[in-house]
Amino acid sequence: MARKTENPGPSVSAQEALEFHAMGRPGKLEIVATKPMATQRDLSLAYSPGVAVPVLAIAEDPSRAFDYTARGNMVAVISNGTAILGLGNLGALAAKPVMEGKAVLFKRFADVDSIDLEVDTEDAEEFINCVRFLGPSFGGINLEDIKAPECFIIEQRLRELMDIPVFHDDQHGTAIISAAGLINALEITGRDMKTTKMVCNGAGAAGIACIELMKAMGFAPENIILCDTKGVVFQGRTEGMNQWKSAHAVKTDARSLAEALDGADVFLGLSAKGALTTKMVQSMAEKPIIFAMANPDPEITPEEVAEIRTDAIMATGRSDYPNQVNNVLGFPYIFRGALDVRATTINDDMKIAAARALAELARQDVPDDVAAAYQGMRPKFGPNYIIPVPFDPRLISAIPIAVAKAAMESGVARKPILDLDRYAQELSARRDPIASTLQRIYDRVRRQPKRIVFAEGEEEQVMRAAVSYVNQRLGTAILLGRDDIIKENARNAGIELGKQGIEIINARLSRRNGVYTDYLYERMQRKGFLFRDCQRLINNDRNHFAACMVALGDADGIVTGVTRNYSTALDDIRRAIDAKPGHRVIGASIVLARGRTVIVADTAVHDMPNAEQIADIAEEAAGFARRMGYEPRLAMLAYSTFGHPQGERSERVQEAVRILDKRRVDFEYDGEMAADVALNARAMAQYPFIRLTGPANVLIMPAFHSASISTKMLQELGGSTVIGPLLVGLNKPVQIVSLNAKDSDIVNMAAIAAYTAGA
Ligand SMILES: NC(=O)C1=CN([C@@H]2O[C@H](COP(=O)(O)OP(=O)(O)OC[C@H]3O[C@@H](n4cnc5c(N)ncnc54)[C@H](OP(=O)(O)O)[C@@H]3O)[C@@H](O)[C@H]2O)C=CC1
Ligand SMILES: CC(=O)C(=O)O
Ligand SMILES: [Mg+2]
Repeated sequence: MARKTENPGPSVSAQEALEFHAMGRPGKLEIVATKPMATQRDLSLAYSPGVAVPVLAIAEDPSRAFDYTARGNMVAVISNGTAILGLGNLGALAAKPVMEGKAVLFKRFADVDSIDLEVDTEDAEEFINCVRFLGPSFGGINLEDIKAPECFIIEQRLRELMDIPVFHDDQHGTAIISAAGLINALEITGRDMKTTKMVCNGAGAAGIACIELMKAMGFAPENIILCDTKGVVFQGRTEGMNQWKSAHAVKTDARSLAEALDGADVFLGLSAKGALTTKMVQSMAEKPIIFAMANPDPEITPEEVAEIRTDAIMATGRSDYPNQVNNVLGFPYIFRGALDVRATTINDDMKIAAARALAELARQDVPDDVAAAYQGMRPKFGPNYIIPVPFDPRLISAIPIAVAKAAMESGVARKPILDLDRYAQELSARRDPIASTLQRIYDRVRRQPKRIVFAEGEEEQVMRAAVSYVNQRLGTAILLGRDDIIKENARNAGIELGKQGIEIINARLSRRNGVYTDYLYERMQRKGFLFRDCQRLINNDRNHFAACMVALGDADGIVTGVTRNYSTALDDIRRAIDAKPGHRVIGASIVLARGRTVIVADTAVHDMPNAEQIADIAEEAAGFARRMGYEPRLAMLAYSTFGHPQGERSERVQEAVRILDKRRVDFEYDGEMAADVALNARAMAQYPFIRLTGPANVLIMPAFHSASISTKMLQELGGSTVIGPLLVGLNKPVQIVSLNAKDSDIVNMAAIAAYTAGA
């Protein structure tokens, strides 16, 4: 079997982790209103007096709360911080980053709204009393990082007291995911559950729940040995025991983990960093199955196992190794399914259905549009691929449906789903398309890493971006600038630049200086530039130097823009780099608003395009949309719709549409139309002759000013995420960020430059 050290994923530094949490609005989530709150009428409806009407309706029929409030899609992530990951009891407040993290993962992966609640008590009764009265607020309760044995008491009591799912994820989420991985690992190694010998290290929340589920699925109780800090949990042991451990105590002479593991088939680690030694692994049976799931650091690393055995199936809880057995694969989707049928609980049938669906997904071939989620590979079911990755876009359709069906069949669904095909479609629509687009971009670049010039190498945010680019294994980062200044600035900002993969180039001292000057002079000599002018530009201007590097093949792409206006930077670059033959250079912005992704063009280059140019922009934008994974539906925008009201600017757009007709382009387009007609199916229905099959996903603006103004307004007022403008149509990949770009924006742009370098 293959060694397990291949393809470690991106790792992050402590500094990056702190900056990530501190940047912008501190923390990871905020609350956004779903209804307008603009007018007196809005207020009268949202609050007094209008709000009294749903109040009375709910008082009469409590189920109406699902119709009139956010309850049905809202889960609370609740912790007291007594077992934060494998870090131990660090208290309620310190647990908040993990709980916020879970809340945003609920949203990101399954469109479940979620809020974290940290309850500052270690007393089980106090905790229960705090949570039990919160039922009306939520559709479900996700308990998290509460240590054993209190977690068992808390969960059981709350399940009895509340009529919504109460699910301690460290117990059941972990059990479900490890069961899924184990089903597949047993299959690959040709083992039968009934005879497989397992040792579970960790007799806390996760460990106990895992072996309970394993036994429910068919493992023989006498074949499972449980260990904790005191060693084997054997029958008759008195030290460090509780009733939950006692229930799994076995008759055995083994007293230590090492003795228990001798000849064992499976190691389940739910304990702490470093608890498993290579010597113990050596003593396990052939083709051992090792799930080292302690977070953030596993009981043993895949590298350590690979040193001594090549026949092991290895999994960890981390995203930077293959086979991540982590409850993130489950909780968003399990709650999605449970909420959608308004389940009263999450029962064993639902858990087993989720485990089976997960295991099944890993056995299926990975289709093209899914391959991107797999760090540049198309994994095949086998030792290095026993479980899907969290970014697998199929999870959102596969898991909730299995959970919802099991809930209906086991009689806990308050609102059964009648049309499951339709439900599957609704589930896919919950996927965030831009996130998977960016993921695809990053993953392709990881497969084909590129050398990117960060032209403004002396700037702090640029240095940070370069480090992150290299850390994420996207390729080599070249920082342009004066060596001493870069190093001093890095030192002052606490940035570690000594990594392999980061180069510093000082234009003035570069050996390529002369070649670049000749190249630039050749291009500019009839455009009013003397040789001396070109020499000065190469020596002193980093955009010109960077552009020549890329033009002459010394680097793959450029990112610049934090020290110079967009159009100035673009002019600099264009002196050395032309448009792709037969193409027009345009700016395209990706706008993500309320779960919809729309591409807007031209947001950067043409000030007041004529009809021919608008048609060119449309063609470039359609090609760009396809490269980003969207089948384009273009709306040629104007202030008017199909001739009303008439005006010179609208006529220009009408003419552009006629030009596209003549060119017989191979994408959907129509116009001229106003933005509401383009984006709103009801407004579009007023024009039955329209040639678009649905709301537009590419908006071609009549001029730069409307493109720029509307995207910036969407960003500032509409809360939309806008990526770009991205330069499209240049012969070499160049991306220009805005003056106020953050390091994360710069890395995204560098990745996009690297992506288009491979196109
Ligand atoms: N990958 C995943 O998805 C998940 C991973 N985990 C990980 O599992 C671990 C346990 O979490 P959880 O069950 O919530 O915590 P708990 O505090 O409930 O339980 C911890 C258990 O681990 C035992 N333990 C701790 N250190 C050692 C050691 N060195 N050797 C043997 N046993 C040890 C404790 O023993 P004792 O009883 O003697 O004190 C206790 O039984 C954590 O590292 C956590 O990150 C948890 C949930 C999900
Ligand atoms: C993943 C998780 O929930 C934990 O390690 O606690
Ligand atoms: Mg946890």
